[in-house]
Amino acid sequence: MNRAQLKANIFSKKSVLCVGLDTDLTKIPAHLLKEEDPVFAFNKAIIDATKDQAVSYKINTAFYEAQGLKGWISMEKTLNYIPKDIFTIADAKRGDIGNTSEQYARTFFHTYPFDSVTVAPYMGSDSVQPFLKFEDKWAIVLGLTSNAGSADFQLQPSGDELMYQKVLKTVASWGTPENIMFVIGATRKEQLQEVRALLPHHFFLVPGVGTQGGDVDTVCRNTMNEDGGVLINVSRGIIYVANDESFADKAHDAAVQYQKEMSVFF
Ligand SMILES: O=C(O)c1cc(=O)[nH]c(=O)n1[C@@H]1O[C@H](COP(=O)(O)O)[C@@H](O)[C@H]1O
Repeated sequence: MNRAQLKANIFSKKSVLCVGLDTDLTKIPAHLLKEEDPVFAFNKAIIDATKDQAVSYKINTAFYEAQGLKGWISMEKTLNYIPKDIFTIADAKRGDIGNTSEQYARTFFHTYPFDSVTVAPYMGSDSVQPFLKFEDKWAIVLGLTSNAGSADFQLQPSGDELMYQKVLKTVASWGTPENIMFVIGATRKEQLQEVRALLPHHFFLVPGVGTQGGDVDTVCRNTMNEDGGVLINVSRGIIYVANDESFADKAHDAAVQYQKEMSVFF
């Protein structure tokens, strides 16, 4: 999906909501466990319940890979089920020497045709470049993450700036705002405005709203740009609001509430 298509969807839904499909067999309602593919049954119900509010779905591959072959099959079925006008993210956090990154890019752009994949930039330009060679596909590079451990390296000085600032500026120079996005954690409230000033045109994937303590209002106020410019991910705060037969209705209600908070920024 290209930027114009993503923008059009954001403006028509007045939403920057990305629903995170972090589907954990130990957390899904018991009545689904008798299904042939409980993970897909759960995801299908969540997608049906949230597709009018969501402009993106993020499949966190860890939850699927942990199930072995069955998990990869559930992931593929889920990807195929997502409506084609909704932006898809393989949250796989890949990145390796060039020829290996090429295989990761083939995996998540070709074999499983996602629109984007999350990428760790620690190995540098040749580890990220292979993800930038596919038309209308995106690398979503870790910039300033939402976890406490982001202070260990990302917030440390590097010359006269901080490490994450160097990462954002350097990685941005390897591609364009049409093929690179950055992960910026919603929990890093003090840095949001400064990050947007540093990169006025890039899209940010912003996780950390809900369970991790970030909020929609702060993120939208400080980071939205002329194209929307953000995808705010909520995983547990939507998919696990209820753990009984009402789970999809409750997920719908949560998605509607998040979309309502976002709509005032359009
Ligand atoms: O790359 C990510 O998506 C990510 C980066 C980050 O800094 N923090 C973060 O929480 N995530 C992911 O975003 C999701 C957040 O989930 P919830 O806290 O349940 O909404 C999980 O899939 C995390 O793996």
